[in-house]
Amino acid sequence: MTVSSAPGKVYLFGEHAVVYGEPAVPCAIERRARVTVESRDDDRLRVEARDLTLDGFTVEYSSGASDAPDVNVPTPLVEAAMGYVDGAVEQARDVADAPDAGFDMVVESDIPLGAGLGSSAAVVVAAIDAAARELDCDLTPEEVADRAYRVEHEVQDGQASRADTFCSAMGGAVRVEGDDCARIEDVPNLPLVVGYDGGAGDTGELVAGVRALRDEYAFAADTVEAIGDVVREGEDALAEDDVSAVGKLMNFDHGLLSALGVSSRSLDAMVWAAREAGALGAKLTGAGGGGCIVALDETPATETALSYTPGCESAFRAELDREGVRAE
Ligand SMILES: Nc1ncnc2c1ncn2[C@@H]1O[C@H](COP(=O)(O)OP(=O)(O)O)[C@@H](O)[C@H]1O
Ligand SMILES: C[C@@](O)(CCOP(=O)(O)O)CC(=O)O
Ligand SMILES: [Mg+2]
Repeated sequence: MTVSSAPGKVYLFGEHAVVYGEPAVPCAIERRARVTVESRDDDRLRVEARDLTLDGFTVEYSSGASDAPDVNVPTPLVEAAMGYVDGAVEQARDVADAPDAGFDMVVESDIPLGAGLGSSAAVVVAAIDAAARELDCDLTPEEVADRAYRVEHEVQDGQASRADTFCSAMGGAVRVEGDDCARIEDVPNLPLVVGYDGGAGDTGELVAGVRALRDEYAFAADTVEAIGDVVREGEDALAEDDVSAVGKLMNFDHGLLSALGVSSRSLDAMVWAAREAGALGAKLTGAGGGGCIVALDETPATETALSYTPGCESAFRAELDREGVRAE
């Protein structure tokens, strides 16, 4: 039996624009997905996804068979999850040159699904690492990141950046621009606060929406480029330990993301609650549409304000996780 875990992340800057080659800076946070893998005697795959739940049911499915999931969970949710886990298993079979390897897998996660904290990347990264190790292949975090990117790219219909998967595999704060991926050492201490509206956004659909706007209007393409400019300024602010400039630039980034149509009423409400509470900056994180915002505040004021904000289901402090994928 082999167990691996990998962290989720927040974006300080640059989501969406990173899909078109602009830079982005995600930061891994101390919330993890854990995948347990055990080899089977046959070539089948049985997956228990304990967090893919409605009303506390556990979903189990087998791939390659016509078995329907055993509870009434929306089919697209199960299909997407199967896409990620099947993709991860294919990568491990490829690494080990074992096309007929079968597995029993259990997926557990502290990362809310579809909320912009990178649950998909964390699951894929942990699953590839665990399944490859179960087949006696040790991959470097960089190799896991590359293979996980291929899976996300496929599940997101050919529209994905390397940002989430690289960040989850490596841990810490990272910078991604096209195929260039690097860790950022010496990031200042960032007082991250997350607000979660209890909802989710469909990453594939939101990315497709931005692409359509960008194709239709030159000013939408300019907006994507402007996000790139914000990120470059943000990197300078990080290098200078200027946390209040980082916050100001996060605010600007949120405005541009909102112009691209990926915010929502509850995300905006949480962003404004954080700003009014004195946060240095606040923005949505990830694909948007619903899910999480990230704010910077070293005082408890933002967390308290969010907990009283209608539309905010929970608020918590998030610590930077310097460790990426790891064996458990
Ligand atoms: N614990 C989990 N078990 C199974 N699948 C998961 C789990 N967490 C995430 N996923 C998969 O990832 C999808 C969410 O990914 P995505 O839309 O990219 O949002 P995010 O990465 O921001 O959480 C889920 O719909 C599901 O397919
Ligand atoms: C919108 C995007 O930039 C980030 C998506 O993040 P998440 O899956 O919502 O956590 C897409 C991508 O980079 O592949
Ligand atoms: Mg994702």
